[in-house]
Amino acid sequence: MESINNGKPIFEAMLDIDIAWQCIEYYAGLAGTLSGQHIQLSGGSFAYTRREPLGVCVGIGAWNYPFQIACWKSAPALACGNAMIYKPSPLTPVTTVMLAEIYAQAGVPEGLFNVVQGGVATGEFLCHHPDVAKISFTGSVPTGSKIMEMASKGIKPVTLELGGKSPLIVFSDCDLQNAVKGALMANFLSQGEVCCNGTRVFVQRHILDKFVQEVVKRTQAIKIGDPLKEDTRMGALISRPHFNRVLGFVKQAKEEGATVLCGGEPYVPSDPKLKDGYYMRPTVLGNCKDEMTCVKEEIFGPVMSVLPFDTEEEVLQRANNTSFGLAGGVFTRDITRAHRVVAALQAGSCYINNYNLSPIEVPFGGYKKSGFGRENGQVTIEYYSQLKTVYVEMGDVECTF
Ligand SMILES: NC(=O)c1ccc[n+]([C@@H]2O[C@H](COP(=O)([O-])OP(=O)(O)OC[C@H]3O[C@@H](n4cnc5c(N)ncnc54)[C@H](O)[C@@H]3O)[C@@H](O)[C@H]2O)c1
Ligand SMILES: CCCCC=O
Repeated sequence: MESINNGKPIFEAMLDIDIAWQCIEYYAGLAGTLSGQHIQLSGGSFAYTRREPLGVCVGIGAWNYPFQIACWKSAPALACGNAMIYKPSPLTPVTTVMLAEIYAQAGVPEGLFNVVQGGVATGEFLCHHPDVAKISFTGSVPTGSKIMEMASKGIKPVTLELGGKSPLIVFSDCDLQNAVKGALMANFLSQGEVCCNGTRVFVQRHILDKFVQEVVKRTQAIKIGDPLKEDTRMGALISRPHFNRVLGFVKQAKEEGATVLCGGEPYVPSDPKLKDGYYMRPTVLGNCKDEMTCVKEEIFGPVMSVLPFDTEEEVLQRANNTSFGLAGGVFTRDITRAHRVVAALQAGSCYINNYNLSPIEVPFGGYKKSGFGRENGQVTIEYYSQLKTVYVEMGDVECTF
């Protein structure tokens, strides 16, 4: 159903669902561990802290991981004792309703997790509603900015998981095959519609030709087509306007001087029932420059830009020269360099010698315009609860008056 909902290959949708149930199990386990602190004070008095729910939380999701995003928000929210009203993207309305049914079947009390369908007006209504205590949003930077503005009216905390244009840095001392596989994983999952994708692939000049040759060969071998077939590895983009937008980025890249090394055009499957689908050949762009639109803007499609570099200092400056800061990665065999580079990257989620893994135990979220707050991991408890401190007097009141 998630594959039909979104257009991604069923192989990937199954992995999304695995991550989703792992998320629910993880936070169900953490629910029993929520605890406060005991602070001993002078004269026998003491204080303690309690972690309490916020109330009704609103979740607003994007269309690229509909079921998974709903779980990443609802599982920690419910584990902390909140209720959640969830609004999926109108482009992918189906599977979050199934999540509500699953919660109900598992014994979640009626009304604790609610799905409300709609678009901008519904989202704005929820954000402005006085009974809403918190908003957790996943989507684009412009919408994230509006969410923050609306939340500010009611002094409501927000979690913002926004877009990105992340760098993947490949040094010439890397394991080349792993770096090539990493670059594919960083660009072509879910038709490239992944927020943390490493779409700016910086390759040290010495290995550029070999790297590009391997990446292009493997990209051309990606099986595109019917999302419901087990061996499909790239399905359909989300909508006609988005499909046209992604192709428009490729056209503009060519006009600005980039070279299409492979892909860059629609793919028409041989099956007549799929012929009007939004299928696109995965694309690798060469001859890219930092100032090109394809290198600066989030494309949110299967388009990788390859950029040569010479030195570590230079690549770090270029990698960080963006208003986004969601993710970043480095491939190198030099352990000292690996840690030095990720420490210098201005990004919330960094990878050394891999890319685009998101285990539920590990916090995920951005720096800069990619947002703030975190999803996954223990830290997310802090974003769905509030801390009460209680002072306990064990002696007499010392009165100044
Ligand atoms: N950082 C992350 O975890 C993450 C994950 C997935 C997607 N994304 C980002 O999401 C974007 C793509 O998703 P999209 O096109 O659905 O984003 P979007 O911002 O257009 O919409 C996201 C959600 O917000 C709702 N919405 C739109 N305007 C609203 C408003 N004024 N008030 C309240 N709600 C409103 C939409 O209906 C939808 O449910 C990309 O930029 C991508 O990088 C980020
Ligand atoms: C829920 C998965 C988020 C990854 C970015 O798109």
